[in-house]
Amino acid sequence: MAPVVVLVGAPGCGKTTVGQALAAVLGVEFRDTDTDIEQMAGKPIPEIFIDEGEDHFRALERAAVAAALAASPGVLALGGGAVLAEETRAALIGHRVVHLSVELPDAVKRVGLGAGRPLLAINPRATLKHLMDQRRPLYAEVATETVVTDGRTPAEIAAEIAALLPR
Ligand SMILES: Nc1ncnc2c1ncn2[C@@H]1O[C@H](COP(=O)(O)OP(=O)(O)O)[C@@H](O)[C@H]1O
Ligand SMILES: O=C(O)C1=C[C@@H](OP(=O)(O)O)[C@@H](O)[C@H](O)C1
Ligand SMILES: [Mg+2]
Repeated sequence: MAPVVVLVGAPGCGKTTVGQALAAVLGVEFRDTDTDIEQMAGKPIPEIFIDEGEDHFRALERAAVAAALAASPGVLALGGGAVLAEETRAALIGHRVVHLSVELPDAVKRVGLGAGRPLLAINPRATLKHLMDQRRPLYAEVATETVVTDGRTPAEIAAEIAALLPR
């Protein structure tokens, strides 16, 4: 069985928060590849970046996504940069992939000072804008549906995704 829904999108779009809410509504397991990576590495993501660097983090992330897709949780949230890997974009083909879209103002409000997100540790607004510009085509490439999150609550967004699913 494939995951019911895989969530992708920029940091702060709400993959982790909406994913948990959606899994609760559907009564299925929730999994987040960032949590899996932290378990694999035995340390938090910022420490992986500091100790081993981004390339190592991305290698762990590719492995975490492949393992999570194979394990078929009900709802799977990816990290915002997971779609950078061609291998991961290919692995997502055939899955229901929902892009949680967010524009810069809401994303900036939600990530705050970037705590826990090492890529956003310096100048979060400018970095987020750059990341979002670079990744927008990749989210569009992998997504089977897009759900707008700006100005909406996680519960509203989870309900909209649940309504997309076959019953
Ligand atoms: N729709 C939303 N409206 C307001 N705040 C949100 C919304 N979705 C997420 N948040 C908040 O934004 C922050 C980032 O959410 P998170 O789920 O970690 O995003 P992601 O996993 O996509 O980076 C969290 O503090 C979360 O509570
Ligand atoms: O955008 C990125 O490259 C990253 C996003 C983070 O996940 P969220 O998108 O859940 O914040 C996390 O995987 C890591 O800090 C790198
Ligand atoms: Mg997350």
